[in-house]
Amino acid sequence: MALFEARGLHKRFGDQVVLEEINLAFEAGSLSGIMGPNGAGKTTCFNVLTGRYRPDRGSVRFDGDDITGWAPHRIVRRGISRSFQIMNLFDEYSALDNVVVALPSVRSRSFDVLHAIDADSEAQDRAETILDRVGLRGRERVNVRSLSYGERRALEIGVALATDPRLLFVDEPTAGLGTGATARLAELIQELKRHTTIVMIEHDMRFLFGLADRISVIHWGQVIAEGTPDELRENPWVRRSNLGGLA
Ligand SMILES: Nc1ncnc2c1ncn2[C@@H]1O[C@H](COP(=O)(O)OP(=O)(O)OP(=O)(O)O)[C@@H](O)[C@H]1O
Repeated sequence: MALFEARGLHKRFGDQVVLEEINLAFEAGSLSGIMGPNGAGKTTCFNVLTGRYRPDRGSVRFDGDDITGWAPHRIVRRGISRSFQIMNLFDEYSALDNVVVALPSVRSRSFDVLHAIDADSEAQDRAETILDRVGLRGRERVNVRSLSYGERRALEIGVALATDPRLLFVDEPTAGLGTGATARLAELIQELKRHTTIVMIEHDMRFLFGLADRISVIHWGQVIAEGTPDELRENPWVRRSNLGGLA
């Protein structure tokens, strides 16, 4: 049985049907890709899968639990984390502080978190381990605004890892990155994949096809194709899309 399963998801905004009968399954230990044209409904799908929007119909199951309609923080506590397409970092704080404040042990405190950070060596050690994992060793004390764009992307993933998720959703990690930073990010995700189940929306086909075990194509709010990268290379829709240059 899949670690995560969505069945018959529908979502509409006013008159606009954005998701229509979405079925998806993600296996433990795999990296699943989601691709599709702009406006196809991919981010909305992530929003429904991670609790930001409640589906109008359908169900979402994770590791044996029906999590449909659960609030985002409850879903995070259950073991699902998400890194956003739009960066979500505190620019005026260091890379380390951004991870420390995302740690569950720190977030659960009711007193002034930032004053407590310096004194909490356990939280700092944990955050340093995470920063090491996302390739930011040596950059712990650097303010976020002084990090390169690629480093900020890596830090975003580090923040998402602070809750020690079993399943990590990543929305367009290569957006805005140049060739070198994209290659470094591919190495990072390849490494993360060894310990964490990952679902990734991505427009960069070369990047996605190089990393994913399975890919789902979403178009007009529906899953129109699904398979391994090799299977999808043969798919007529994929061949007609900008993936043509990949083959
Ligand atoms: N909160 C919202 N209220 C109203 N309409 C929305 C909302 N969120 C998304 N939409 C609409 O749903 C459609 C799908 O958007 P979505 O962002 O899910 O697409 P996408 O496939 O992620 O696109 P992109 O690749 O450009 O990020 C769009 O027409 C968008 O305008």
